[in-house]
Amino acid sequence: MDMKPYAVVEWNDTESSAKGWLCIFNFVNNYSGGGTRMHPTVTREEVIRLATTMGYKYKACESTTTGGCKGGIAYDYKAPDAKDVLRRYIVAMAPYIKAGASLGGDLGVNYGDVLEIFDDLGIGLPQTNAMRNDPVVQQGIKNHDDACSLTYDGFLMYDMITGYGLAHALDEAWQFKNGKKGAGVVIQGFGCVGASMANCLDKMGYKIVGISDANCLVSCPEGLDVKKLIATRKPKGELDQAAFADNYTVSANTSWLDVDCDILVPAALEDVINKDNVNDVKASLIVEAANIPVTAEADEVLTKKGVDICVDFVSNMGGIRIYEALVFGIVDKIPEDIVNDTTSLIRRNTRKVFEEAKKQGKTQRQVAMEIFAPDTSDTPDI
Ligand SMILES: NC(=O)c1ccc[n+]([C@@H]2O[C@H](COP(=O)([O-])OP(=O)(O)OC[C@H]3O[C@@H](n4cnc5c(N)ncnc54)[C@H](O)[C@@H]3O)[C@@H](O)[C@H]2O)c1
Repeated sequence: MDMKPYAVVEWNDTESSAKGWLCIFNFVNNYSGGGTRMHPTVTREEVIRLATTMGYKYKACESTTTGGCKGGIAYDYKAPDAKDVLRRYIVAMAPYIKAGASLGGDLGVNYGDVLEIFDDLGIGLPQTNAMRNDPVVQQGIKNHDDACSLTYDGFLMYDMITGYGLAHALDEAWQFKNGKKGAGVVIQGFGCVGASMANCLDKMGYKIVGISDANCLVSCPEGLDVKKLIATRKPKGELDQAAFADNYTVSANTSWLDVDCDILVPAALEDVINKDNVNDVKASLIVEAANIPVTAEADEVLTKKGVDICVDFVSNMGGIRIYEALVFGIVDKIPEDIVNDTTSLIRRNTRKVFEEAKKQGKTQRQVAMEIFAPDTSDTPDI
């Protein structure tokens, strides 16, 4: 039987048109974790799909302490009252958060804002009674709090770890495919994930030939100056078009699949590769930085085309791994150790999935869903 989400909670804001949901896919050891997203297009269905992905993601992250959940708010994350809406959403969901649903940041929601609101409400970092009585976890929570202000390569660690993990997944898969050196990469999205991933890939010697954000697509076959684009980046992950070089081409962000590339990285929204545009995919490898960026219909077409996929929950789990590793005492708060812990786990899992897929004649997604099938839910901590 297909596993169903354990609980779905709906909320209507009394002071704006915002609507929101919390889906707890599963509790493991009475605990569940996942980000909170804010975007006008968020739906109940999307939050359930994202929470389900989180259930798989915690398994891929080798967690024995946490299941998957997701928060979603249908509202414009750029609206002046976006943070007030977030606060009211968190107040509404506080009973579930206090009972072990640990929410973080996601598209349109900054993790720092979530933690600030938790602190204001006296929640602190959400935890179960067992966690409160465990000295290792209490030390881990202190380490986590300290790690929130740690930086690595000029990024806050919580902002870079997912992107760096993804860059390592990409590199492991590309090596498995015997791909050429200096392969061309197009990235959709230049927020926490897209920008840090671009930085890591640039350092590894990949050529970033196209980047899109909410406003435009910028491309250059010779490669974009990633460092400059990061240094000039505006809030909310927006490119500064004034910083573009003369040989860059600027076009509509919807034309991101037109750019010739070896590897494609959707790092913004869900369902962006779908039946309407899947035949425009030129790359031989897709790395799912965003959650659920490829629809089921597009997946079938990509399988027929022989396009390989680094599956979202295997590759983009850096953000939850760092939380798990710190809070549950798997690593100390040393930036090098944290990055090595996450990137080496993601490399191991990526290789395992690619090898098994080849051996069994299945897609990477089929194999990953078998290897990392989530546990049946237990209960909240009451
Ligand atoms: N932040 C994390 O640790 C993390 C972890 C796992 C998965 N993800 C997923 O990665 C994706 C990006 O997350 P983030 O934290 O970087 O978000 P973010 O809010 O920091 O950045 C989002 C980026 O997407 C761009 N964007 C928005 N609409 C777009 C469009 N139509 N076309 C092209 N670009 C567009 C924005 O301009 C911005 O550059 C989300 O799907 C999120 O669920 C994030």
